[in-house]
Amino acid sequence: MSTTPTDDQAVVSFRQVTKSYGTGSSIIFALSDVSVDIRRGEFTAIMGPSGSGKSTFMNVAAGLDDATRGGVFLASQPLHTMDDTARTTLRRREVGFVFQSFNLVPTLTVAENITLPFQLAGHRIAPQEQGWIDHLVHVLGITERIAHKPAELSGGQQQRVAIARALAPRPAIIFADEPTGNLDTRSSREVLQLLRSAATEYGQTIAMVSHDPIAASYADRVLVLADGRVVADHGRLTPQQISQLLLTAEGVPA
Ligand SMILES: Nc1ncnc2c1ncn2[C@@H]1O[C@H](COP(=O)(O)OP(=O)(O)OP(=O)(O)O)[C@@H](O)[C@H]1O
Repeated sequence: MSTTPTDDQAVVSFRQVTKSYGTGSSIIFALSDVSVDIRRGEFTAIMGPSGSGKSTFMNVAAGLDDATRGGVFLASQPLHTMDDTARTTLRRREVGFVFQSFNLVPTLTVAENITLPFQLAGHRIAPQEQGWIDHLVHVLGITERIAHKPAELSGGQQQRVAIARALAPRPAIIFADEPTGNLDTRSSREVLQLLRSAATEYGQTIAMVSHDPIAASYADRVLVLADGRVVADHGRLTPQQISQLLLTAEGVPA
């Protein structure tokens, strides 16, 4: 088994990664011998039928969960050899998250939510970092809402705050888990366009789990999982092409 990442451009590298639950006849392989890289600066969509291993892939890549076997590298660091404390430190420094349910802290203002990753890392915000945060707030169109609490914002606005919070520390990668799952069509399009621009304009690496072919059509690359394996790996595709690809993946025998 290879134990080193082979590609300098990889922010996440999986080397023959298996994740199983249970033992004996009841063993379930959530990931089976997966070797794949998430490349720097790319917006990658991770798709696949329910139960295909998408959440497991994301959790293992972010160091939230252990692989059973294989090598997992995040920002060139071997997650599979680290203890929980080292992984948490690495995750705080290198990973941003955007969730379907926004996950903002209800008691904090928008401004406080955006700077939360810095507080959690015990990091005092430098003037240059504050400039970047101000820029993000402006670009994401939440300047007017900066002193409000999340409950006073629409879903689309809340997700824009979550994106600002994820981008603010300039992490190596942002994992977005169904980021448009709770949004209407218009807000979804805005959020996807913001993620697209973050990759294009800031070189932000993004890995997005989604069931939605339209959402995945904003990505540079579409990975399809089925039964814990990568069964398709394509460059940019249209929603129609992605729908076709998913139909094929659904047909992969378990
Ligand atoms: N904690 C666990 N214990 C046992 N089995 C698990 C556990 N977590 C996930 N699994 C199993 O691993 C497989 C992959 O699950 P995973 O949640 O990664 O799929 P998914 O593609 O994200 O699904 P969905 O689209 O429905 O969220 C499934 O068969 C699931 O039942």
